[in-house]
Amino acid sequence: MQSSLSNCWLPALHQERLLSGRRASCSNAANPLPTTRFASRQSIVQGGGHGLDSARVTAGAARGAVVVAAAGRPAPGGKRPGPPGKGSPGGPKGAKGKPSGSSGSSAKPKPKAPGGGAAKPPQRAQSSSSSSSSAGGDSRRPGAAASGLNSRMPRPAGASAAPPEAVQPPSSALSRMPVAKPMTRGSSPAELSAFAAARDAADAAEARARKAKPAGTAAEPDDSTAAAAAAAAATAAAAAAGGPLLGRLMTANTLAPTREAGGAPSGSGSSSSSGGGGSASALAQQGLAGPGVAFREAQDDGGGDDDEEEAEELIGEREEGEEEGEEGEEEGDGDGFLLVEDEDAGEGGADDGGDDEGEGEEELFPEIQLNLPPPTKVKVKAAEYMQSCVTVADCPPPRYPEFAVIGRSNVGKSSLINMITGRKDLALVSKEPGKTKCINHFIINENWYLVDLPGYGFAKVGFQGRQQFETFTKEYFNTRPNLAMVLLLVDASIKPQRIDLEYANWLTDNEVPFAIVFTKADKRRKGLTAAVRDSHVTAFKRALLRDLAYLPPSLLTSAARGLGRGELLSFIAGLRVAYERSGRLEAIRQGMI
Ligand SMILES: Nc1nc2c(ncn2[C@@H]2O[C@H](COP(=O)(O)OP(=O)(O)OP(=O)(O)O)[C@@H](O)[C@H]2O)c(=O)[nH]1
Ligand SMILES: [Mg+2]
Repeated sequence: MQSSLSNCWLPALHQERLLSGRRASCSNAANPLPTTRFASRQSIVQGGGHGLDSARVTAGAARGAVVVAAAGRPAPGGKRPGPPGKGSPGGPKGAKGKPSGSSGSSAKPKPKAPGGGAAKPPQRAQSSSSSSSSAGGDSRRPGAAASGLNSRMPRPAGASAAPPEAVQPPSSALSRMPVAKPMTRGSSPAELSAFAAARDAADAAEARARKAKPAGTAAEPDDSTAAAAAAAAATAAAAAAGGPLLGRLMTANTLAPTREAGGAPSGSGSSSSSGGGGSASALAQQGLAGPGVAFREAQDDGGGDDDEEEAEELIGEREEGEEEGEEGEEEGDGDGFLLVEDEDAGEGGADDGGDDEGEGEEELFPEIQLNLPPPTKVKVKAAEYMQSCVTVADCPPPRYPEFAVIGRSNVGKSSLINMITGRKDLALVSKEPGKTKCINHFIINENWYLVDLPGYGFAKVGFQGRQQFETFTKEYFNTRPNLAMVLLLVDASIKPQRIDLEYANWLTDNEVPFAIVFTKADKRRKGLTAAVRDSHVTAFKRALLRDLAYLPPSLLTSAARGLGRGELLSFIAGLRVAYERSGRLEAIRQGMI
């Protein structure tokens, strides 16, 4: 069996899995890792610091090494450290401040917490604004679907396993790369409309079936009647709209409506990824994907109400409704791309203004530290929407490192993209959960991609809708060759949600590199102080450590206030350099991946 670890461009990120030995309870792994391989793991360096900024602290350490934060060091032998002690809520840093491009530098404590909302009102059909299309390269890797590491991000022969060498702004190498043209390829409007219509029809059928059930019998969408109705509606709608791929994809999905609890990325997620996603992948490989026309999701501002529903909570009850549409601030200056040394690195941007309440002792967790180049100040000079699609085959050519944002519906993914780019309306934001329904590509500074994805866990999208989202997002995670890092967003204003933990586990099991971005740090309401928010963050980390030996990098943000923007940009910049040096892009260009 091939070593999965060696295939990961950033193997360090998944050391936590080797070390933890993953618990059986998180057995949604598409393909469990061969434990033997990990015996030979190398460079785990015990170091200080934590959080994204700590990369700087460890910059001089062995290249490619994983540096584990001081506390909770793992027992020799790769055992998961003992349960993290009871922590005190980390000191908050409220957030305020403008999204400045300053990169985080100084070791910033870990995230603290705010939270955001979760599931909500009914989903909306998406509309499209389109643009023209062109043919993009097929980004999918043969046979990659859902096969975990083995299928994911293979390292090109000759490419060094160890991450980059030191530190140097990436610009030169990256700037030599061909500049992406405004997009071209994507699912056609007809396909996307069909997709939306079919999903809505299926949801409606499902809702009817649910209502028909006697109260008290927790109506499950996987009810055979509902499933059959949903399948029929989906297939018919897709066929009527002439979307062969989508029609088949949905058919495939509805053929196996074996729902598992949670509707999250757990067991069902895994299977959808290897099943439905695989099917989609196969179809696409056969050239069945529809014509490519760039297409943008409609800006229908739902304004739905905010009752939070069905947000499965791991701990405690969710308190109240949702946020009120605040958004990231603007920054957007200019031309061009830049990565310049950040003189005042360490401040994490101009965003740390906020409240200090809750600041105090901070619980330390064992966190993986990536040996990335030192923080740099990054400016987003250009940020453009490229296209939307629902299959990996229709994604833009994988020319640049790609960073994808995922999280529960309404957690603030689109807002975070706007915050990162300093553009107010680049990604579509809505109070209404379920706003984003496609894989949306944005090209930043003409040399890296940001990707907005549909959220998970939105009850009102219905089982059918959830399955479809999960199928293509997971297929995307498992097969997109240039995916450098996933940002898993977690609402810091609410208690840890099981679905988020499951998603983190799914990403880990599938060897998808990810970092955790806590959102809505600014959010306040009765009972939600900075200290409470921090306790949410701490509780989430602690919960994650039940399954993992080490935490992935994490950061606290507020799109509304610009908190964490500099750190995030700096983190991404470091990853871009590392990614470029890994040789993967070149391998992709040469068709090796
Ligand atoms: N207070 C506060 N609200 C936020 C923040 N980020 C996002 N929101 C609000 O949360 C709601 C959802 O934001 P979106 O960015 O659309 O969330 P999303 O995760 O993209 O949602 P879906 O596309 O539906 O999955 C909107 O009302 C935003 O204004 C934040 O940092 N602070
Ligand atoms: Mg969104």
